[in-house]
Amino acid sequence: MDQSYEFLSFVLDAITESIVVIDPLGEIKYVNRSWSQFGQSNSGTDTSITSNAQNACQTWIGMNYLDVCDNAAAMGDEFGSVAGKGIRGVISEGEDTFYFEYPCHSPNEKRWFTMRVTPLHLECLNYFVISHQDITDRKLAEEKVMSLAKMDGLINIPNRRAFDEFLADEWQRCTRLKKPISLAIIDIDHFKTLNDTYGHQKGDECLIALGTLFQTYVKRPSDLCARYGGEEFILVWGDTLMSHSLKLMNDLLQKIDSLKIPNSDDISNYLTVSIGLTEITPTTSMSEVDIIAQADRMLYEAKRTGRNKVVY
Ligand SMILES: Nc1nc2c(ncn2[C@@H]2O[C@H](COP(=O)(O)OP(=O)(O)OP(=O)(O)O)[C@@H](O)[C@H]2O)c(=O)[nH]1
Repeated sequence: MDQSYEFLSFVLDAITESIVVIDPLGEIKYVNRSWSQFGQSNSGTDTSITSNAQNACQTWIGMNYLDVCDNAAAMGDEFGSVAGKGIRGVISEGEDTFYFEYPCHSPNEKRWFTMRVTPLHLECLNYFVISHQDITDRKLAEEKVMSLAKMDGLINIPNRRAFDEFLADEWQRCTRLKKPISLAIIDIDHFKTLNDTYGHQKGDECLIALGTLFQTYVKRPSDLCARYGGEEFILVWGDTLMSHSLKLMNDLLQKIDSLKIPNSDDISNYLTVSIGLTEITPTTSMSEVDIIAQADRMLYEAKRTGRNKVVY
């Protein structure tokens, strides 16, 4: 029993990896149970190579796996194209193995799989074992880590890293479309005094309250508000003229005034902020560093000339 075909077939059907064996022309010679079930569960709606495989044929043996990849590629599935090229690399160019990870999302859930192709030489014939493994749990955990790495832990808004990536994308988009970008850097005035007077805990609460308020001034997918440093925040609005962003920032100054957060300093008895605001229509000869530097200069001017204002 141990060595029998039946026994080995049970073993292959028991494993969770989905296995397909093809010949050098791509014709499927064997599939295990996991592959059949995987194919069935993918019928219809998504565009992955496996679901396309299922659409193309219900019975696997005799089907051509390379054709399935090519058909999927022709339908615009880039993973079909990568898979086809990778498998051919192992078949014709003698590569030892081919491995890649691909998304295979359905309308209801996100899923990812690996594909590994390995040559198998058996009784003077060449075969190729293609195994697929579900790596959804790992990918979801990676996505979570990635998104946490882009959030500020205290205020729960995007952090500087997220902002830098966002601005780079928005800069490119507005360069292409020749649209203006508005950008504001907001720095809390005499925040050290607030910390020293009321304690760090109160300081934290104040940062959370202000960060949450700043966020209400970004509404579109092309806008973002982030914590840029300790008590410094940054707001960007894609495709926005300063005439509009200036109104927003003046409104913000009034809102902060009405919050009446105690902070006795040389300006008032309440907490205030200074804002450097600028607008640039980016061109290929500039970089996003220019708009930040410009807003930073405006912020410096706001601080130098008395704080509690927008300089633009
Ligand atoms: N509570 C709290 N304080 C912070 C945090 N990050 C930075 N700070 C404080 O922010 C203060 C910034 O001080 P300064 O750079 O001197 O600036 P400032 O007192 O606001 O003075 P100006 O910017 O010149 O108006 C320091 O006391 C930091 O400890 C934080 O996460 N929580």
